[in-house]
Amino acid sequence: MSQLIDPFQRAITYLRVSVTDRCDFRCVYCMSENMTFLPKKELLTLEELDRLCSAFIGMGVKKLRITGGEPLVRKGIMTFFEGMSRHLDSGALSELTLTTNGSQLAKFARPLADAGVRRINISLDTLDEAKFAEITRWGRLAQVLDGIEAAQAAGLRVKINTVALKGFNEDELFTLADWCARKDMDLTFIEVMPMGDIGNENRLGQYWSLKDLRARLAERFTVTDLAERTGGPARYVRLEETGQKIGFITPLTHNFCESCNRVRITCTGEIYTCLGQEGKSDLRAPLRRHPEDDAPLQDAIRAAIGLKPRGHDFDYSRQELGGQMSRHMSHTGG
Ligand SMILES: Nc1nc2c(ncn2[C@@H]2O[C@H](COP(=O)(O)OP(=O)(O)OP(=O)(O)O)[C@@H](O)[C@H]2O)c(=O)[nH]1
Ligand SMILES: C[S@@+](CC[C@H](N)C(=O)[O-])C[C@H]1O[C@@H](n2cnc3c(N)ncnc32)[C@H](O)[C@@H]1O
Ligand code: SF4
Ligand code: SF4
Repeated sequence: MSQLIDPFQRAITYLRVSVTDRCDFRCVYCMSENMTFLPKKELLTLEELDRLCSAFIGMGVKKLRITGGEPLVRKGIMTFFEGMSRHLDSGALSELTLTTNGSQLAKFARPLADAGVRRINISLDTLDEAKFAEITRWGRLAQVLDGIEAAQAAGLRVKINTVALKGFNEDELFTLADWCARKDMDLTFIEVMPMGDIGNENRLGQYWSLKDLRARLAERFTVTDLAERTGGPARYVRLEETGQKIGFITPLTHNFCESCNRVRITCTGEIYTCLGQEGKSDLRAPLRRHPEDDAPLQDAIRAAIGLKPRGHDFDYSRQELGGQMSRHMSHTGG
């Protein structure tokens, strides 16, 4: 089966799958407090998710990241992970991983490791209990810290993802960096993106440019750019004094679209070929209409990739939001 190549000659080898739009947290930059979630019948079943992911793997996808909403609150999700491990065993897939808020890891870290997951990304924006409760609205810091411990005890490599938020975690920059270094965890900062209506919150107010964050780091450390790439959007620096590596995901101040290798699937089986554009195609219909034949599904996947745009149009530069997306980050999984 030939590779998936988009109109800009980028090979699509990375699939991100949102397995649920639900979550046990309500992070202020991601969701409003009273979100309406999809009825269950709209969701792809675990069998359908398996068939869809397997089709992509058959078309050259090597890296599969499960996300959400919170992927670990989807009922029966371990069955799906266990099913995907056959593609690791066969060598068709090189990485099976997930992005999680960590709340359920005390229970799931070990089974995930048993299914072949080697590394996970855990989102954490603060180490202060009260601030954690404020930013996640419904989360408890202790539960996530237990989850992180369980993940490391199960042998999983952990990367912490921290959304850089003005006036919120600016003062924790060094605390977070030290904590990750001590625990031998990677750390990546993300710029807040204009995704979805989040109620009364103001994203322009939340936006903290990673250029500023980097300058702040440079006040205390010698910061060296690294050429290294992991196939993701992050760019890395090393703090010379400690040797620690820190990642930056900067969709607003730096555009990494030219090397984009990924597409996203929602929990209802829509494919979004760019995080920062509205374009989507339906894969659920060909999936359901032809339960025994993958050819129509493969045709639909190819047609969708043929429409992948060059990049996003996010823009905060005019003191107003440009390129604002109507859908929430939890819809496509970030
Ligand atoms: N604009 C944009 N942002 C992205 C893209 N991929 C990831 N991000 C942002 O980076 C965040 C963290 O991504 P992760 O889920 O950790 O995945 P990753 O950065 O691909 O992970 P690695 O495998 O560790 O490189 C996402 O939630 C998004 O906010 C992308 O293609 N475009
Ligand atoms: C949507 S969540 C889904 C997975 C899981 N619930 C979690 O929090 O890791 C994936 C990532 O998106 C990030 N995110 C959510 N909304 C964002 C926004 N508006 N801008 C930038 N990152 C955002 C979160 O911090 C998290 O790291
Ligand atoms: S960022 Fe993740 S944990 Fe927070 S509300 Fe969104 S989906 Fe849930
Ligand atoms: S914004 Fe779109 S094109 Fe750019 S890296 Fe993200 S998904 Fe790829």
